[in-house]
Amino acid sequence: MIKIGLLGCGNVGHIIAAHAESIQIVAVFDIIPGRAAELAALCRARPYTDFDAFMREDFSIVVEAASVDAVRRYGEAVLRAGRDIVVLSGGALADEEFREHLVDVAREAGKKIRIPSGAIVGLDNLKIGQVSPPTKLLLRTTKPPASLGLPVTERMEIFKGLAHDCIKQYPKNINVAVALGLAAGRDADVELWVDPAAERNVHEIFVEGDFGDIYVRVRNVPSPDNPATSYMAALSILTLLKNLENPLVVGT
Ligand SMILES: NC(=O)C1=CN([C@@H]2O[C@H](COP(=O)(O)OP(=O)(O)OC[C@H]3O[C@@H](n4cnc5c(N)ncnc54)[C@H](O)[C@@H]3O)[C@@H](O)[C@H]2O)C=CC1
Ligand SMILES: O=C([O-])CC(=O)C(=O)O
Repeated sequence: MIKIGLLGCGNVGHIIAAHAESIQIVAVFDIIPGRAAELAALCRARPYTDFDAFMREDFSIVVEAASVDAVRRYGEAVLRAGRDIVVLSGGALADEEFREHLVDVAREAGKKIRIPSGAIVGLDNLKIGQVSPPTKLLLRTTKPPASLGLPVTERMEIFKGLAHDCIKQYPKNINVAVALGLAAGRDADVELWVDPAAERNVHEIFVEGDFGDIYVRVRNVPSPDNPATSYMAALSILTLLKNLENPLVVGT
């Protein structure tokens, strides 16, 4: 059974712990002591608020479900300690200099940085963009006001531009846009909308290229404990972990 260290004891951390049938959560880490202690008790892991002590535990993978800031702070140390890292807050990798450095460290250490599909689908075959770059790559995200923490009364566009700028303003809401760009090999265009009539976190993906065109719409149920985060994101991590040692690999 794969042993993991869980970095982040919030909403996603709880969903992972509740469905940890095919993994063993050895240790959990959070900057908020009460959160680490509470989640550790639920999944019979050891709680840490000291990162170095957390890293002395016996696990092969760190699963980050914390924040863009946490990836920047701890990503390199995880890889240098000889562990793979699953990064849900993939927005951290929008910064090219940081991303290239982290990839270099992973290469030197012989370890992997894994970005799950998170709250969207289609990252697998969007990688064709690395062979044949898309002429259009647009993510239109629409979230209810509660997901964005904005008390608006009418549908409005709150951002239009490139993913690497959007993630700076909305680090808890648009990690998916950065993941899209990493898959397709170019920064995605983003429209971020807030809509009081929306009950779900909706991601629409538009792609055009010499292959033809794609339109995907994902209508995500918000997580119970954090409406900004779609429930699918936690399921995506669980699925990635479940398949890590499966000899049958499906998808590009
Ligand atoms: N790639 C994707 O598709 C998606 C990514 N996300 C991202 O996943 C992350 C987790 O989401 P949730 O569990 O819903 O968030 P949450 O806010 O419920 O939980 C995050 C936990 O991490 C802890 N934390 C944050 N920064 C930390 C640090 N520097 N060191 C230690 N602990 C730290 C917090 O105290 C909190 O307990 C967020 O960054 C979110 O934006 C969420 C949804 C989709
Ligand atoms: O969960 C979602 O719908 C997307 C999200 O928050 C993110 O990408 O950061």
